[in-house]
Amino acid sequence: MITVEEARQLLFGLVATMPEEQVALADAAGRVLMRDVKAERDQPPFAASSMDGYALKSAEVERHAMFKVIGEAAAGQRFTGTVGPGQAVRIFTGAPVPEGADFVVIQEDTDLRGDLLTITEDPGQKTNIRPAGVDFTIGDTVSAPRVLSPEDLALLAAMNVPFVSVATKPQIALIATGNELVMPGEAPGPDQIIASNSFGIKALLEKAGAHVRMLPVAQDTLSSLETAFGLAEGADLVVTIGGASVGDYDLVAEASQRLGLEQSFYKVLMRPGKPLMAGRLGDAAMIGLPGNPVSAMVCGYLFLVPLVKKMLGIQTVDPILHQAILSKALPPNGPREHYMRARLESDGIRAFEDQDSSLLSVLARSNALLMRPPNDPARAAGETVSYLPI
Ligand SMILES: Nc1nc2c(c(=O)[nH]1)N[C@H]1C(S)=C(S)[C@@H](COP(=O)(O)OP(=O)(O)OC[C@H]3O[C@@H](n4cnc5c(N)ncnc54)[C@H](O)[C@@H]3O)O[C@H]1N2
Ligand code: MOO
Repeated sequence: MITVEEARQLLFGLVATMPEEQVALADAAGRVLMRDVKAERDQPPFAASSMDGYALKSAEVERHAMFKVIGEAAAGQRFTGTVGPGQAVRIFTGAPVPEGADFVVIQEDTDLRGDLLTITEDPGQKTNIRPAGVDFTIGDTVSAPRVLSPEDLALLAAMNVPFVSVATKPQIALIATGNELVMPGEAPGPDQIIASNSFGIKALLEKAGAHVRMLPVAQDTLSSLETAFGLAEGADLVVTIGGASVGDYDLVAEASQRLGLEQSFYKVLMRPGKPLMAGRLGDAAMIGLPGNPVSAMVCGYLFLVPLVKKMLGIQTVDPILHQAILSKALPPNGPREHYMRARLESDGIRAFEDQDSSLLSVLARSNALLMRPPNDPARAAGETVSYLPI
């Protein structure tokens, strides 16, 4: 069996970086920028007032000094004249500072009678002027690759960039398999349960930046599975859930092999998630997740999310483990890397008592996967352990 890290590297070898597409800035949130973007202008494009007040000469600023107000500068409408000695221009926040002025006295520090302005308080040293280009100047770069954040989008808009080149979203077809499964809202037979994994996995993949098509549940027959694979046509990645183990009805491997799967690996030295399989199926990569709900989700965090990031051209894709103090002792670990459902609180991290891989209620209460290396000895409370935040 291969390790989690080896499996991830093999998976990365099954996919290529997605091609780029142009999208409008308003549609670019969370997308991965593929080309550096340069500012088309300076911001602000002129020295601008940061306050409402009066623009005048700093050399003349002192308490009780008097000025004649000769005009107005508003945001969007500059004062076209020049401020001379003893003169002031009424100015508003965001307005260009007029020629001849290098100081803005805030209006709270003044008194105005007709067009006669008096400085009534000490205005201090701050000029209340934002120099041209103080935010950014022409040619300043927003570098790729990056996941476009709300802040990035605001900055790009200020740079006057209406469209950006982003990675096309990977198209993922999701196939839940099993005679026992019905969709939420349907009436299950006495031996049936509700397909749950697909919803968790879909959400995980979409959050990572993929577009997901949830296909109808495939029955545990070769023909039903082949039909499902047919419906997945056009996907960049096909993800199956269940049917990956060794039971008589675990037919995903056989069905995909009949369709020409070039298998990359089967089984990983991890817990849960051991019966993971992967390969190339025609033009798509294929991953077969184990059916147990928690196993599938753990594999989602460890393999699917990094894989989608890789396809999107993101540079740091491996899950980043953090450290925490154990608040409850742990028994020794077996030979597989163990991702224990756990809760991180202010007093440290503790694994849930019941680690059965069918327990979605435990997973939903977890906020971390506590990672035990293979053959890790027993750990006492107070020792440091690694975890993946979820
Ligand atoms: N003799 C052995 N038996 C099993 C082994 C093994 O090594 N030897 N491995 C166990 C492990 S570990 C896992 S994990 C499971 C994985 O099995 P499959 O991938 O074949 O999954 P299924 O048998 O189809 O389902 C397992 C379990 O999960 C439920 N399930 C499946 N799909 C969904 C879904 N979309 N939503 C909700 N629940 C789902 C299914 O009903 C089963 O209860 O195999 C062990 N067996
Ligand atoms: O390896 Mo399985 O994924 O324990 O439930």
